Parts: sequence; C-alpha cells; structure tokens
Amino acid sequence: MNCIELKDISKSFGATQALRGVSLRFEENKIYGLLGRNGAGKSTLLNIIANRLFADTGQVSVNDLPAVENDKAQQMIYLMSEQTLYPEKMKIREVFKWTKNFYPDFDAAYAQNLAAQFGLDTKKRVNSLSTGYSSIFKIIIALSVNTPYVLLDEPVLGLDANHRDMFYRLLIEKYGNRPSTFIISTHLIEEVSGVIEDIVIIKNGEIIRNESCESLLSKGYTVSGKASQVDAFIEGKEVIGVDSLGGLKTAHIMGVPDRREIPEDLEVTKLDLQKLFIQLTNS
Ligand SMILES: Nc1ncnc2c1ncn2[C@@H]1O[C@H](COP(=O)(O)OP(=O)(O)OP(=O)(O)O)[C@@H](O)[C@H]1O
Repeated sequence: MNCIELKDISKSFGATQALRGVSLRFEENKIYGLLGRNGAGKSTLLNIIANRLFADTGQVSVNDLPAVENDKAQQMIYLMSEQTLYPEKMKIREVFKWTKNFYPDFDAAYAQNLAAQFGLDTKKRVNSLSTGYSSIFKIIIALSVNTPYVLLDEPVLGLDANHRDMFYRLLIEKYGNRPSTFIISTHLIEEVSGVIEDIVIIKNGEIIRNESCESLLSKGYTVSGKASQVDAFIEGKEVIGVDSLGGLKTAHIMGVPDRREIPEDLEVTKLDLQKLFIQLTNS
C-alpha cells in the first residue's frame, strides 16, 4: 500500500517518553499538518520516519518497505529540519548537485529558479546564511526533490511574512503540478490551515486527532454579533473562547449549530482552527 505507516511506535529519552504507541498512516498525495505543543513529539516522529532516530518499539514502513536502515525506503522520503546535514562549507549550488546523487528526481533547474524567486545567491556557502535564508535554502530543496513523501519540520522558521506567503503559494503550486505527500509540522496554525487537507494532532506523545481539516472544523462554530445577544446565545453551550471589541463579541463554540435557534442578527462562521487546537491541547 502506498503510504507511510507507523505501527505502535514508542520512543523514550531517558525518563522522558517522547512517543507512546503511535499508530498512524500518512497516505499518498495529501498535505498533512502535524500539530502539537512544544515538546509534544513532532520532531521525534518525523526523525524516526526518516531513520535519523530509532524507535524503541514498533515499525515504520514506506510503501510496505521497512524504513529502518533501508535506502530504498529512505529514497522515497525527504526530511527538512533545523539540522543541517550538509558540509557547512559547501556552496548552495554544490549542495544542489550533491542532492541529485541521492535523490535522482531532484530538479536542479527548478531549484535555481526558486532561488532566483527568493533572492537566494547560490554561490553562497551554507554556513553563511541567515536563519531565514537557511530555511529558504532547505525549502527550495524540499520543493525540488520530487520524492513521494516530503517531511517539513517547522519549514517557515525565521521567514518573514512575505517569504512565508511565497512558500505556501509555491507549495500549493508544486502540489498542483506534481502531487506528493507533504507533512508539515508547524506552530503557525492559522497560516497553514488554508494549505493542509488533513490534521494530525499530537499531545504528550500520543495522537489525539487524525482527520480531515474539514471534519475537525465541522465539530464547532463561531458566532458573532452584539455582546448581549452573543451572551444570551452561548449560555449553557461549550464555549472554547471569546473575543470582545467594543459592544461586539465573537464566541467559539463546540457542537453543531442549530440554525433555527440562532437569532437573525448573529453571524455564524466556521470555527477558528487555532482556537480549537488550543482547546484540544490545553492541560
Ligand atoms: N535528544 C534528546 N534527548 C533528550 N530528550 C529529548 C531529545 N529529543 C527530544 N527529547 C524530548 O522528547 C520530547 C519530544 O520532543 P520533540 O522534539 O519531538 O517535540 P516537538 O513536538 O518537536 O517540540 P517543539 O515544537 O518544541 O519543537 C520532549 O520532551 C523533548 O525534550
């Protein structure tokens, strides 16, 4: 079956249990958001898939091939992370050549084109890049590598708003032209919500949600309008957050709205993913 499959993966670092019996499938040609609070286990999960860390128990397979110490499986995966695995003195264009040796479908011409769009000078050495450009350099490889599975661990770290916007746009463009699976671990939930199809939420090393963005967001709704009307309406409901401005109020509510019950003056909109995430991962 074409997917990355994790079966009962656990991993501890000394007394810290980073992952607890994680079973999960990342299907082909989908964009996933991997969300979780600091220390939840996201990087550990991605590093285990990419064979940079070994699980204590459990198995990972890539298109039915065992992922551990297996070049055939690993050639289907590219992991972009904070760690830089290239010789630091290498120039960017040399890294592009080097990448092609391990990933034959790497598109060097497209990478050069992206570098020009981002204003990245490929004559520069890897260790001379600023934090933002170091992320951009890795993003460019991730978008050009053409592996069936691309894992992005905090890809927009240090990127300014314009470059983040460019990245999301290029990702969607790339996905449209040549679909593959992208797994994006990020804390910028609202920004990524327009890009991802499925959401995996990890809390204290356990998967607490694994479903489509649409299905998750249909589990709640937002009402806004005059504060007094909103207050009356939310009485007795499961409210997960409230924002007020002047005499206006917005309330985020779990449950399915009963349209007949909602006063005409109140506006009902989709739930805010970030508010829902905070609620699900609090405590
Ligand atoms: N090499 C390590 N040695 C010891 N503990 C580690 C190591 N790597 C991760 N951990 C611990 O395992 C847990 C999960 O860490 P992980 O980096 O996977 O979380 P994360 O979800 O990626 O967090 P963040 O969003 O803060 O990057 C944390 O408690 C972390 O401190």
